Amino acid sequence: MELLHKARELSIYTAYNTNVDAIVFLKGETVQKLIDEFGATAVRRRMEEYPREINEPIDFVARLVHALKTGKPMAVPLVNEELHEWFDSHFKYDVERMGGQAGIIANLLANLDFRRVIVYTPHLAKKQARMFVDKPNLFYPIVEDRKLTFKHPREAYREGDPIKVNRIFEFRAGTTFKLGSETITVPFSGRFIVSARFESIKIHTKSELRPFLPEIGGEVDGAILSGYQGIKLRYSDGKDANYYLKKAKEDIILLKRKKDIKVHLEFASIQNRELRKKVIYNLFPLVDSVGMDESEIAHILNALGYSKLSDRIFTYNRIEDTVLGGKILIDEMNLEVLQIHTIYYIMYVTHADNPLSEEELMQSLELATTLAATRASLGDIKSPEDFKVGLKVPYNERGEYVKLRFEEAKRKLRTREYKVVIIPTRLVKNPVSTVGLGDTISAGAFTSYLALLKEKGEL
Ligand SMILES: Nc1ncnc2c1ncn2[C@@H]1O[C@H](COP(=O)(O)OP(=O)(O)O)[C@@H](O)[C@H]1O
Ligand SMILES: O=P(O)(O)OC[C@H]1O[C@](O)(CO)[C@@H](O)[C@@H]1O
Ligand SMILES: [Mg+2]
Repeated sequence: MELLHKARELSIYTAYNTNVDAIVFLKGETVQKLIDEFGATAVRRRMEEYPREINEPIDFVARLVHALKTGKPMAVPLVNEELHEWFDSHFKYDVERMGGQAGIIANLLANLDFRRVIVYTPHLAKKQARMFVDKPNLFYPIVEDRKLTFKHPREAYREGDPIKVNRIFEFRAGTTFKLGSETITVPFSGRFIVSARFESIKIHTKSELRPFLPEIGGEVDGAILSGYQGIKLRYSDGKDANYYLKKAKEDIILLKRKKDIKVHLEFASIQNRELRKKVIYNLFPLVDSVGMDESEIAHILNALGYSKLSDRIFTYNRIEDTVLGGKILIDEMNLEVLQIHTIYYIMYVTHADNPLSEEELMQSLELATTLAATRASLGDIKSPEDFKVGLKVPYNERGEYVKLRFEEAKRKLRTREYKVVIIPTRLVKNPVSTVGLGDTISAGAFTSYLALLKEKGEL
């Protein structure tokens, strides 16, 4: 709680992605109906093909069943706009809420009473704008008379801006259904994201605002950037991923120009390997901190050529493999800090000369998992007081085992050149929802990391 107070003194900038999350709480029967509609054999065949995009309904069914079978958090892009009708005729959405790392993190930090939260998203339709919480510490940057000013995002919407709706399928451990003769029981609770990828949504800073990025950087202590997974390899106007990534790199440099602020990149699933590689190689070397989940580190290692290690992490989620993967990533990309969240544990890997002690790094992770447990319990974090709810959530039942395996891994792998710390997660048995819990963890970890640096005079 004390660390949270310190973190709340910070000002944070966050960009780029926001969307509407239309959430479906999946029941076994719903999945069964989908499988029966297409036939188990066809679904199984498509699962083997492992479509990387959703072009037709069976692509969705195949990837959904695969996600349910493994219990892993996954996201697959929807590229065929004609499928909206199919989805809407098959599902009733239980809730609509703010989605996208930038949107979720902005609302979270604003509700926690951070000093100042500046959020930027290039598309801000009225409906999207209304999903921002009504807090006086939340700002959206705009340019008026060639000067930078700020408005509350609710007041800054633009008529005619596109709106992006992602469909979120929340699944729960224990849900069962049959795929032909095979009975599948979902091993872990989580979410499957069908993320809308249409041309009208571009991940960039609009040209009128870009010259003011140094000024924005000068007003904050750190930035949390995400949404790069939404960049497309090619656009119909001839632009491509290289164009947008070049702009993205410039944005980071501009943000750091006036004041050398720390930048965190929240990674999200990128199905296309070529794009994944581009995002990693272009952006990781420019940021200080990166956060991701276990599927994502596996995917990243695969793109960097470590396919065996990647397969092992994906299949077994063993701590020693994640430590090894973390070491590789922090070295190859020269990150200051890497944070990996998984269902049972959260980990930091830094270089040995990191100004924070291992105890301090653990405190930062503690705060992160407590925030996630709060959100999982309540559905939303509305005020700093809510944090107490998370403090009451016990560590998961594998907590002791996690610590044991971690000590073993440390002995086995050379970790002297690094600081590696791990904590078990506080896991809520029946979470209200799980989407956005990773964003919550990363926002909590990064801001408390900054607060601890500041206390030491290192920021
Ligand atoms: N029931 C739960 N209670 C507390 N924390 C949870 C629960 N379920 C998941 N988490 C945490 O949330 C993380 C999910 O992160 P991630 O996959 O990045 O989700 P998202 O991208 O939707 O935010 C998990 O790694 C785990 O640490
Ligand atoms: O990749 P996209 O389409 O920007 O979507 C990001 C998705 O990740 C989340 O931000 C959760 O991390 C969801 O709210 C959102 O649907
Ligand atoms: Mg995530």
